[in-house]
Amino acid sequence: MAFWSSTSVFTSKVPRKILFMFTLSLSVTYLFYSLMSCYNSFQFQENYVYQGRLVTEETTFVTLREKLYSSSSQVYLDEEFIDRTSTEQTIAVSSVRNSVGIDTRTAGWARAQAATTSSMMSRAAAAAGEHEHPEFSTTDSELRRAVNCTSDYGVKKLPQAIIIGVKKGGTRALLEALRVHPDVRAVGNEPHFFDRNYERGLDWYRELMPSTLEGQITMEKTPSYFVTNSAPKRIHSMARDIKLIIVVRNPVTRAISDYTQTLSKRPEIPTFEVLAFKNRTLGLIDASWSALRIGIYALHLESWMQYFPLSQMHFVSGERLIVDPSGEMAKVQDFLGLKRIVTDKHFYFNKTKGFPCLKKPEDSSTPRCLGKSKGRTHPKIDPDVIRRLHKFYKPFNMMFYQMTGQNFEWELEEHGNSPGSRD
Ligand SMILES: Nc1ncnc2c1ncn2[C@@H]1O[C@H](COP(=O)(O)OS(=O)(=O)O)[C@@H](OP(=O)(O)O)[C@H]1O
Repeated sequence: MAFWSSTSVFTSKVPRKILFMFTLSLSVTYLFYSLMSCYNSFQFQENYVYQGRLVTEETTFVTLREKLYSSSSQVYLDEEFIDRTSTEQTIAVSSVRNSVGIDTRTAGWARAQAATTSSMMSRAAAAAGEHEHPEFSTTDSELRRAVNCTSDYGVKKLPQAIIIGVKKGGTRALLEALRVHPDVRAVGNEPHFFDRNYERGLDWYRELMPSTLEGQITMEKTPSYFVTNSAPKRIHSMARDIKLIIVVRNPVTRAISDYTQTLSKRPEIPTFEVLAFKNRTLGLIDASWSALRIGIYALHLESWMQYFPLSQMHFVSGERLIVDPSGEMAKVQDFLGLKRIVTDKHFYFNKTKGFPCLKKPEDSSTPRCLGKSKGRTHPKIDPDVIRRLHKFYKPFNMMFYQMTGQNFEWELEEHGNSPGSRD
């Protein structure tokens, strides 16, 4: 009562004009704050609307990732496999840094990307000797901050697809081409989990994987799995629905490639011709020599078929991967359920290297060829030995074509007219 009576006293004593002015100023202030908060929510929405669609935070990341990847570069992890001078590496590191800092609206995604590429970055930067360019310093420090505070973006998952073989088939070239795809994240080195490190357990294996965002596939490659007896069962018990990729190459050329690699490390080993035979006069081939045994693909495939249907396996022709990389990549992307993003635009043929290499983004002319351990010059092998090996493999190859339903035409190579034939 007292309150009401004092209010009425107040209104009766204050002139009506002052009361009107007071009310008006209150209304204007209210209107001003309403407009301000509307503006903020417009700004907020801008982050979440992309191409006229209102999307969730996660899908925005995916879409922007696609957008950003179409114009940015990725750094290769493994110096052993990649031909790159330290200057080239510096440029590559810088271009990744640039791409990360290009747009504040993509900063969220960039931080996530930075987290998954942080180890990559530090290794590549270390390899490059951390040559700092003053003009990149702002971007560098922004990236470092981003890397430091976002290492928990994404989750580490067990692989959903593995390149299981074959050694010297072209597995590195395939993996590096796949890594261009924005929806593929792969571990750079070969984990050798299912053959050498199985006792370390699945948690150890998962920890090796890069973090992935929703919609990205985790991958690894270890070519020795294909010839490891215990690998099919072990992989099956980890993930029965896993996708398996096998890059196969003419077993004769593959054997020579394998031998060339060993020879480069141990020049004192006997000649290929000596190692290939138990008894050369009798024409008795030594199929227990690993360089030859690996090429009996039908034999190894049999043990995989006991655990996995063919629909979960994809065979890549190592020969076609050299002469038509985008054609083989289209099939691999289809198999993995990925959009065909890696196409002929991503490759060019490097005459010096004699192989297709990955193109650099438009803002750089640095090529991305595989390293010196890929595409070595093979020693000249006695043509008679080559002929005998072709004969040895022929029935196994036929069996392999039947099992896979694909003809890899390695018999044409005997006459030197097969695609990708190099011996
Ligand atoms: N783009 C490109 N660049 C370089 N090399 C290429 C490429 N595509 C396929 N190849 C062939 O890949 C062969 C090596 O195979 P892998 O990567 O599977 O080898 S390894 O098992 O990982 O050591 C390697 O074998 P060699 O030529 O005997 O060295 C190449 O012939």
